[in-house]
Amino acid sequence: MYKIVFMRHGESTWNLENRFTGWTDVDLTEKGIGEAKTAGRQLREAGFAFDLAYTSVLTRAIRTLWLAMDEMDMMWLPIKNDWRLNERHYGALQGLDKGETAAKFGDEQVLVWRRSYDTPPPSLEADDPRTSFADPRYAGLDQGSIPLTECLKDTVARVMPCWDEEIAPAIRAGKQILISAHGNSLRALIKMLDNISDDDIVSLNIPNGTPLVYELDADLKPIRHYYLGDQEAIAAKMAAVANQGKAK
Ligand SMILES: O=C(O)[C@@H](CO)OP(=O)(O)O
Repeated sequence: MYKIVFMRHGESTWNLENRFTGWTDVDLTEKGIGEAKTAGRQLREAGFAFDLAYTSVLTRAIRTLWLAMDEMDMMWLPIKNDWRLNERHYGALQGLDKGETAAKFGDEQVLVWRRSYDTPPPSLEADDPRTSFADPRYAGLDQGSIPLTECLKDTVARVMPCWDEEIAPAIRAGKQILISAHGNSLRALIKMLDNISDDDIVSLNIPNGTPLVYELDADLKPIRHYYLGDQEAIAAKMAAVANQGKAK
């Protein structure tokens, strides 16, 4: 049996302000820093050891990983940063307040933009200052790979090659892996791993800064999964994430 641990970053400044974030590179809040440290402590106390970590190229996931590694006394852990683990790109919604957007367009429409499998949010224009074309961290990519918006299906299409080419072979080679990523890049991975239907994926919400352990069989099919920590508090965190897209 193999094990892998997924972790969504701790609370970010735009989680706190309830703004659509996507590829915007915001940092953690004090609470987010605390969540990342707690996650590391929980992993250490549960006896987890790792050989390798993967994260995105976005600060909130990278810092969450660093803080958790520090708590585990594993700052030496090799890290692979991969843009394909980035958050789902939120298009023209990036920067907007989620509650205000729901008040303007309706809770239903915002739920479709946030959680549907194949309806992307409105796209950024190519000349919008919010595009990532000039960002040096994407300098090695051709312009066609840098999104202007993404639905979850688009995110699956870039996350799965990272899983198939990088992460799955490392698991099969016996590496113990920790992945620090984002709410929707993790939803993309989990949808494929657990074979969740397009309809059921709408109700999957990932809490911040909470280790999610997956046990996998020899074919890397999930046997079971569980979050570390207080299960009631985790359920409350998941409900709070779901409610972020509702008009107040
Ligand atoms: O804003 C975002 O990029 C994501 C994650 O914080 O939000 P949501 O949960 O609304 O998809």
